[in-house]
Order: sequence, then structure tokens, then C-alpha cells
Amino acid sequence: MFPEQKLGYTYEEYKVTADWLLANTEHRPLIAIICGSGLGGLAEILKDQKVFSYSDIPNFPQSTVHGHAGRLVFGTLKGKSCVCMQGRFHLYEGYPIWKVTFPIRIFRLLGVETAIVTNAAGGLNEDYKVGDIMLIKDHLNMPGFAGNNPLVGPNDERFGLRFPCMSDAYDRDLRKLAKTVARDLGYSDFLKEGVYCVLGGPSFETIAECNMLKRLGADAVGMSTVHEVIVARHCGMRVFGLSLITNKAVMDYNSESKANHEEVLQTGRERASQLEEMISRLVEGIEPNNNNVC
Ligand SMILES: O=P(O)(O)O[C@H]1O[C@H](CO)[C@@H](O)[C@H]1O
Ligand SMILES: Nc1nc2[nH]cnc2c(=O)[nH]1
Repeated sequence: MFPEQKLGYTYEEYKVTADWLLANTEHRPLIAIICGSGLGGLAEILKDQKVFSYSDIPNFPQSTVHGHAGRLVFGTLKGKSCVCMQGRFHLYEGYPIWKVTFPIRIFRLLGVETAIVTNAAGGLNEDYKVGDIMLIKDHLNMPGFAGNNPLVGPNDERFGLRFPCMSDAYDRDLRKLAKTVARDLGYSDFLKEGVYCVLGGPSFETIAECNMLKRLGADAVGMSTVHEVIVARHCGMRVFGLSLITNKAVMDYNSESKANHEEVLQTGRERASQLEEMISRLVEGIEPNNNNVC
């Protein structure tokens, strides 16, 4: 450990960004949506948009990955004020973990109560098919096991507790709502519920790694989301997470399949309209929480 190393932003730095956004838009979102790889189209369903490039927002990191546009979109969905990240940040881009999760605390300072986090992921569970939507019920935080947790460093009590609980990270009521929504939309055939495992990336997994992760209890694997969820829960937001299974993890030495980012983006395009419909209906059903910490 290097005590002199910068371990995060100060409260004042978060405030600068949040106050700048509050001064530059009249939207006051209660719901934040984070778009996974290839899922940026979700932001297009917002009405009355006010859009900022990340490069125009003070302190905001920049998107460097194909399929992550790097825009913050404010707007309304089913009459509810939302903010949508068209592009997230990943460890493999070279960002320290506290930059990866920077937007989450900004959202909290804007008044956001609920975070909807989406991602593209490889399916480890052999019952999963490409195009399935997995509601995240829990996670495995591999970088966290090695000490790379976004809450490492001095704790700021204005955001949350030193030792936040994670056994209830993914809100049960929101998952229940999502199941009802999916059933009403006729999506039950491709709806799953499971455990998401985050790795650092950017290389995809070896066959041995996929088999290991499956044995550890993971149903899907990716390179994001968990860090955001930890910070969101730390500051009291409700979290709903979903993974689009964009490819099947390769588990067999006889397979000719090779994971690749193009397939990931293509599956996102193919499921875009169903995901948009599902998120719209979900947002419609989310009740405000009176800005209570939960
Ligand atoms: O998790 P999101 O951002 O959806 O993207 C996933 O897809 C990319 C790999 O194709 C990686 O960035 C992985 O994390
Ligand atoms: N680590 C990882 N991330 C992904 N994102 C989309 N598919 C995958 C995958 O198979 N593995």
C-alpha cells in the first residue's frame, strides 16, 4: 500500500461535477441507467433530452471502448426523470477503480435513488443461450478478492458506511417487478436469473478459467458493473442489474468458438428493442423512494 497515492476524489470534487450538471440541466433524475457494451440505444428512448459529452463535464472520465459513446443523457421515460450513461468505464481502460465508479456518486448527489445497471456478458451456465437476459441476483467480485474494491481508501461518511453490507445488493422487489414485466411482454422464454462474475479484462477467459468460474457459482462473466453496484449500495441506492448474454463462454477444448467484441455488440443490436421495452416498463413501475437511503 502507498499511503501517498491518490485513492479517490474528494467530496468537493464530486460536488463540482454535480453542481455543474445541476446548473446546466433542469432535469432532476431519480433513476440512473448505465448502458452496457452495445446497449447505448437504451438512452434513445428518453424524451426531452439534454445531452452532455463526457468531455464537456468537469472531472468526468472519457469513454475509450467501441460501443460506449461517452454521453450523459438526461430525459424522461414514462414521465419519470432519468439520467442515462451511454458508455461506462472499465478497469482495463487503465482507470483506477475510483474513476470507474465516479459517476455513481455524482448521480447520488443529483438525487438519484435507483440505479439500473446493464452489461454484456458471456454465459457460463449451460442452460443459457445467446440473447438471454439474466437478472442479476448476486455477484462474484474477483478484483475485490485481490483488494481492488472501489471503497478502498478513507471512508467518507457523507456517502456511506465503512463496511457496507452486500448480501442484499440486488433489490429483490425490483427483480420481482422485472419478472412480472418480462412475463407480461412474453419474454419469459429468454429471461434468466443468476450470478454475475466480474474480472479485470480486457482478455477474454481461457477455457480453464471459464470452467473454474462456473464451479465457483457464476452464471455469467464480464468486466464491469460490480464496482458500480458496490458504490451505489454504499451510498444507499437501490440497484437493479441485468446482463445480456451476448456470447457463450467457451468451456470445451473441442470448441472452435472464440469470444470477440463484435459478436458482443451484434447481440446487443439484436436484443435492443426488447431491452428498451423491458427497461421502459420497469421504470414505469418504480416508485419514488423519497430520497431515503435503503
Ligand atoms: O460490461 P460491458 O460494459 O457491458 O462490456 C462487456 O463487453 C466488453 C467485451 O466485449 C467488456 O467491456 C465487457 O465488460
Ligand atoms: N469477461 C467477459 N466479458 C464479456 N463481455 C461480453 N462477453 C464477455 C465474456 O465472454 N467474457
